[in-house]
Amino acid sequence: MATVTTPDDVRNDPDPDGGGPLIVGKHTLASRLIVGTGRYDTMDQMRDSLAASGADCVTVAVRRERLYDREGRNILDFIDGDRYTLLPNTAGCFNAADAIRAAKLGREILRTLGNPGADWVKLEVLGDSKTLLPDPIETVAACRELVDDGFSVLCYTSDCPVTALKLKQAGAASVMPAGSPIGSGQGLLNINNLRIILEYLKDDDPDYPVIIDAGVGTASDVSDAFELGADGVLLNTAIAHARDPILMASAMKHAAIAGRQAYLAGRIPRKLYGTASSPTEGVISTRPYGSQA
Ligand SMILES: CC(=O)[C@@H](O)[C@H](O)COP(=O)(O)O
Repeated sequence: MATVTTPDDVRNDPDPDGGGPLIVGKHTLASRLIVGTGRYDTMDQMRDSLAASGADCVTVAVRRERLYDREGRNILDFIDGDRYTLLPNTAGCFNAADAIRAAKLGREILRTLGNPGADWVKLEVLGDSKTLLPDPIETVAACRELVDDGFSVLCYTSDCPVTALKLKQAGAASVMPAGSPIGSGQGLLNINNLRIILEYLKDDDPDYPVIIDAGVGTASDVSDAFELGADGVLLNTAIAHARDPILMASAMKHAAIAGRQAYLAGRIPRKLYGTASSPTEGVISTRPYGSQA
């Protein structure tokens, strides 16, 4: 599949992908979807779902992930290192010190695997175990320290524009506002805040990558995120807990392509009144009930 940036790309490729690569720091990802590896019933199901999603970057929780299943199989045996770039994440950390430790551990694991992505991390510092909303103060502190240590930090945050801006200023390679709480499947709860984040972070820096992370419930949430102007979407639960994860993974892939292409194509403005979509010139019409003389 070719990448799409112009109408000619679409004309020349009947099965195009979604709007050019996603570039985050030194990393270039062909797919704009990043998918998680947790919460699957089996590792085989996870492997097949990752493949169906079309993602070429997958994130693994350094701290929480059971590295071995009941049969003693390692999760990394189910993630093809030639096909996927691994993005370690600090899920399950509730303060900056734990998150920094997890990030460094992730870096060591990647180095051991000879992975070129050894310097990057998805930073997640939670502030509340019920909502799983991030702690903005600890997140900014951890982001600063990891950036100083040479990490390329993809930073999970809430949909607060002020925090998003502070994280960009702290050196985050990408800011990743939540659509809604992790695992909630509520989709994009505060479209206005997400719009403001996109404006604040991208207006004088259009290539700065903003990735919507968490809360996706179904495919239309992914399209919505891209149609708003997000550069990427990270999701996990909506695929892993779907009745048919592999089919949902495929739906997510197509939703990402559709949303990104619609964003690039430019939607029509919403209007209060109707406009005939068939030509009216030369048509003999009777005035419908209620119309003005
Ligand atoms: C995998 C991961 O990093 C999650 O913490 C992430 O935020 C995804 O959230 P959902 O499970 O709601 O898609």
